[in-house]
This record gives sequence, C-alpha cells and structure tokens, in this order.
Amino acid sequence: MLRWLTAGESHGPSLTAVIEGLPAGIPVSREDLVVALARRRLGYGRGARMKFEQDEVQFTGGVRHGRTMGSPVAITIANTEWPKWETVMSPEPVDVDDLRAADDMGAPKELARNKALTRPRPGHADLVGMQKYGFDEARPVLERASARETAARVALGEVAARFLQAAYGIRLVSHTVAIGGAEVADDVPLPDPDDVDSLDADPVRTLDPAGSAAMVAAIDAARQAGDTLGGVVEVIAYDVPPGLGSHVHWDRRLDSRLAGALMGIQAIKGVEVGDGFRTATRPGSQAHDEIVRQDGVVRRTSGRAGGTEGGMSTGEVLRVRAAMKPISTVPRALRTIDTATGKPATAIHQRSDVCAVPAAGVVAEAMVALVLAQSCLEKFGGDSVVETARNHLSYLESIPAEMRTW
Ligand SMILES: Cc1cc2nc3c(=O)[nH]c(=O)nc-3n(C[C@H](O)[C@H](O)[C@H](O)COP(=O)(O)O)c2cc1C
Ligand SMILES: C=C(O[C@@H]1CC(C(=O)O)=C[C@@H](OP(=O)(O)O)[C@H]1O)C(=O)O
Repeated sequence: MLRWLTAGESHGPSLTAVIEGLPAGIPVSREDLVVALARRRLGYGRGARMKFEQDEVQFTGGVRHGRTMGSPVAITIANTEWPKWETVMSPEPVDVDDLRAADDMGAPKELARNKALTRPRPGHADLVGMQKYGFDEARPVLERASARETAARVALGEVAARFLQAAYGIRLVSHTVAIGGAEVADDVPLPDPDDVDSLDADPVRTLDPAGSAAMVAAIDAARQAGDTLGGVVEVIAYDVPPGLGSHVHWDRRLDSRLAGALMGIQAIKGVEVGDGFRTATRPGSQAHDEIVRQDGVVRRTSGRAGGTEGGMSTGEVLRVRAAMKPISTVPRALRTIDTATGKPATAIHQRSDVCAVPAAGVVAEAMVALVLAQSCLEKFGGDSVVETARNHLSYLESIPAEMRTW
C-alpha cells in the first residue's frame, strides 16, 4: 500500500513529506525536486513570496546514490523566511501577551507579526478553524490551511512521477485551461509531456497564445481592481495501462480517487473527468467513445470519457480537470466580523497571490501522479522497479490480441 503524509506550517522552519510503499530502484535526485518545486513557483499573478522563496529541499531518508531503497522516502523543504518568523512560530512557549504589547506600542513590522488575527477572511479556513479548534485568533489555522503545504505534495508527486515513468512509461503533464472568464480555444492540441519547457515558458502555463494573453489581461485587471481570480487546470497522463482502479467498489474506483485527490488541494471546488459536466448536456449518441478496430488494434474514436470507464483506466489518454475558486485574501477586503469584539470589520489582508491557477496545475499533476502510483502498485505490486515493471508487462501480454489497444 502506498501512503503519504505532509507536515509543517507556512511560516514554520520547514515542510516535511514522507511517502511509504514505493519500490526500490526509482531513479530520483535532489535536482529533480528542485526543478519540480521551481515549476510550482511559476505563474503570472503570484505574490511577493514566490519571488524570494527558495524551497531549499533535501532527501532525509529512503534514497541512496540517486535511487530509492524501498524504505520510506522523507523530504524536507526549508522555508526561506523562517528567521523572520522564529518568534511568532516558535515551537517553544513564548509570552504572547508581552509580544502583542510590544506590537501595540508600535513595534517594527517584523515584530508586529505577533498581532492577534481576529478579522477572519471569507473563503479561507480562518473562522471555522477558530471555532473548531478553540483558538482566539486565526494564525494557528491559516498557517496550515495555507497552500504553502502544496510544495511538499509537489516534491512527493515528483518521486511518484519518476516511478511511473521508470516502471511503466507513464508520463504526465498539466496546463491551464481558464482563468477568470478567459479560456483556451477548444482546438488547441493537448500538451506534450516531453516538452513542459514550452508550457512553463508561458506566463500562465498554456499553449494557446491568444488565450494566454487574455488570461494575463484578466489577472492585470483583477490586480488593478484590488480583486483576485480562480480558474481551471487540466492534467493529462499518457500510456496509462488499462485496468487501474476497479468497478467493484466505490472506494476502489480510479475516478473517485482522482476526484478526491484533486478536491484535496486548497481552493479546488470542482473536478471533471474527461468532458465531465459537458457530457451531461449531450445525448448518449454523442457522449461516449465508440470502440473500433483500426490498423489491427482496438481504438476509441474520441476521448470524451477522459480515459476511464467503470472506475477503471481504459488505456486511453487520462484527462482530468480541477476548478479553483478565486484567492480568498481579497485586497479590496471583504466584510467580516472582528471575533474579539463581535463588531463588523473588513477581513485581514496580508501579502497574497492575485491568481495561483498555474501553480495549482503543477500541484494537480503531483496529486494525479500519486494516485496513479498507488493504483499501479495495487495492480502490479513488486518491491523493486524491475519486479513491478515485469508484472506490468506480463499483465499486458495476458490480454488477448483481439482486445489489445496497442
Ligand atoms: C497554489 C495555491 C496558492 C494559493 N495562494 C493563496 C494566497 O496567496 N492567498 C490566499 O488567501 N489563498 C491562497 N490559496 C488558496 C487558499 O489556500 C484557500 O483558499 C484556502 O485554503 C481555503 O480554501 P478551501 O475552502 O478550499 O480550503 C492558494 C491555493 C493554492 C492551491
Ligand atoms: C507560500 C506559498 O503560498 C502561499 C499560499 C497562501 C495561502 O493562504 O494559501 C498565502 C501566501 O502566503 P504568504 O502569506 O506567506 O505570502 C502564499 O504565498 C507557496 O505556495 O509556497
């Protein structure tokens, strides 16, 4: 069983990620993680932190001489700003009243970080987190609700992606399909996983120049208006074998696991598998992917289902989308209450992103990689890359020639 966990706060000393159940022999290096984390920091509309955040990453377990050993893989990502937050986020007891009193007496800005955050932001975890955990301010909630945590998931996802490629030849890519009201054109070809550099070179990670320009303009307009934007990202996986997941039980369905993993990303409010909600508007004759024999192999005439049927991968291109709500720290602050007094107030506004949709695509790609790695290991097992790759091949060879899609 493949399982993973992350820990760490947005302004704590570091993030920690552990993944257990990966086979031995996956080629992966610190440099791979550095590149993956740099991709997550990209994207037009991100805030100041992404300009200086270094994501100082290292393996602290499970990898030796560039290969996994089959033991839990542990990763640490240091937070660049930790020295400024050492007191506010100190794990040791501090006299909070003293610190807050210093703030009230006009302390320099770095000390004013201690101020109680009592004006919860609509759309963030602040208010309900305070109610649930019994806090009198939002700091202990927002520190973990923050999408800083997604850096840890991207690092784990990179290890999973290296595994998928080395063992089964599966490759993944993500791109942005909409920001605010601006969308990519319908006829733009799917991105090539072997050329992510072209995607990453685009300010919003899309291959449609007109769509990209419209999205950048939308972000500029939102910034000028003191507003924020959400959007839609798509993840595509190529060369996924048929039969991952299962129709026999709800929690074994691949589509259910993918949806759960994508909804588990901060601010994601909708998931589509294949054409998803658009399929619901079509008649059955135009909703499914017809099965034909072409050039001696089984083919689908379209990819509307997004590569799953009956909760299993079909062997076609896997395609899932996630819809992100606009950033909830809105500069033109929304109405809230001050939880210290109960009186009306405007929500706290601190440094924040205007739009983080391009980064959410990189996070979504990581989550899909993790789910696929888990599903592949359930299907093929194996304690080494060589063993699981052999099991994969023998399964494919067991499928009768009349049913093969390759
Ligand atoms: C990559 C990424 C970056 C984000 N950046 C911010 C940000 O700068 N400010 C903010 O208020 N929310 C940001 N968010 C969204 C919050 O984390 C999210 O709104 C919050 O966790 C509440 O969303 P939820 O209701 O889905 O949990 C970001 C989300 C992602 C995925
Ligand atoms: C730190 C990251 O994203 C953060 C996500 C986030 C939020 O509220 O989710 C708020 C901001 O944090 P800060 O207040 O420190 O600038 C973003 O920068 C990151 O992605 O690494």
